[in-house]
Amino acid sequence: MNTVIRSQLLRFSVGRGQQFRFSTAAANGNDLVIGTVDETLGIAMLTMNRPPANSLSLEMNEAICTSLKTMESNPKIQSVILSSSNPKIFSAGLDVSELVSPHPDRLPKFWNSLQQLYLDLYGSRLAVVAAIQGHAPAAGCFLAMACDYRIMSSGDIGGEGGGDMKKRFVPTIGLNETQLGIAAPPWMGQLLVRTIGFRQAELALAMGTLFPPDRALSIGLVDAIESEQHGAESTIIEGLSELLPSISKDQASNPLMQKAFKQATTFAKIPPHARVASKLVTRQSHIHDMIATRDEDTAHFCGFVTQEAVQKNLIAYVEAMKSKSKKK
Ligand SMILES: CCCCCCCCCCC/C=C/C(=O)SCCNC(=O)CCNC(=O)[C@H](O)C(C)(C)COP(=O)(O)OP(=O)(O)OC[C@H]1O[C@@H](n2cnc3c(N)ncnc32)[C@H](O)[C@@H]1OP(=O)(O)O
Repeated sequence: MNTVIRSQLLRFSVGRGQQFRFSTAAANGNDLVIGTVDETLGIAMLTMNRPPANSLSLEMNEAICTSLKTMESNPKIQSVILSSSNPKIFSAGLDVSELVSPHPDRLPKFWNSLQQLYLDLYGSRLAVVAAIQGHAPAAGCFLAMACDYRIMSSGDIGGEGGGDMKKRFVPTIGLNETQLGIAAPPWMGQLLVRTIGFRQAELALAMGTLFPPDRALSIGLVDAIESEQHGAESTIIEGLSELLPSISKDQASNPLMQKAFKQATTFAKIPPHARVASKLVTRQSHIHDMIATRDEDTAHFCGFVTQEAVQKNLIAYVEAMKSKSKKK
């Protein structure tokens, strides 16, 4: 028998056997993230589901944190796959509409929710595997970097145009803020330094580079790349289909999702106390540094975004984004 427990933020649906599913609902009733949990395997899946681009709004940040915390509170769960319901966009970074003509009370709350997302994800006791099927610019890249392992699509998914003129889809990843005329906050920039090393990060930050999958792999921004050509049905691996939320069921034969599932399984088998302790060795001091400068960071962000010149640029940027999408 299925039991559904409803609360304002979380909806749990207790399904067959050991498997639990839950969704975190937005103010408009849509599920911003969908979580599934398999206690037998010790694995969870957190699927970002905020169309059109999984951009990070205040509510989206909170929804990811709430889901992660719920999964963490289950002692049987050791690893989680972070994925997207959009096959071409992992996350487009910050929701730019949060930044245009912001309400003075909401803006610091928004930034705090992003800081919290960093603290919760980077410091999670769970091993988090990012399944990066599509683009991950700016804060989308940050989200992936805060995980423990990154697998990116090689981009040979379908294509557009058809026939010989078929255009290849090539996702990109990187902290491209400087290309937008802004700088990533120190904790985000430092995360890049810790991920790809000082010199590569220095260059990438200065240039605002968005890396295609092969380059991202060669500098260590991602740990693996994988084709998304769906395999034959016989290659479906046991357990993955049940873990995928209903909106992503077709991903069961996707090699990228399969690789993410295998990696999450591997993490789940490592003695948890040793794995968590070793994670703290490399991450704890950075988390403490961020907490120590959190208020200063918020004040700096709010002061910067509300400047007249920055607002003017932002309005122009959002308009350009909308008109690009309309022209499609
Ligand atoms: C200029 C920012 C100033 C910020 C000042 C604060 C300084 C602090 C710095 C903090 C560090 C982090 C910064 C960020 O993350 S800023 C956001 C950066 N992200 C982007 O600029 C990405 C923009 N989007 C894209 O490049 C493409 O959308 C993408 C490559 C991701 C996908 O391309 P595709 O062609 O597949 O899709 P479309 O471009 O047609 O987009 C589809 C719809 O999604 C909407 N969209 C896209 N990105 C965002 C976003 N970041 N926020 C809100 N909405 C977004 C887009 O408008 C389309 O919507 P419609 O179909 O409804 O028009």
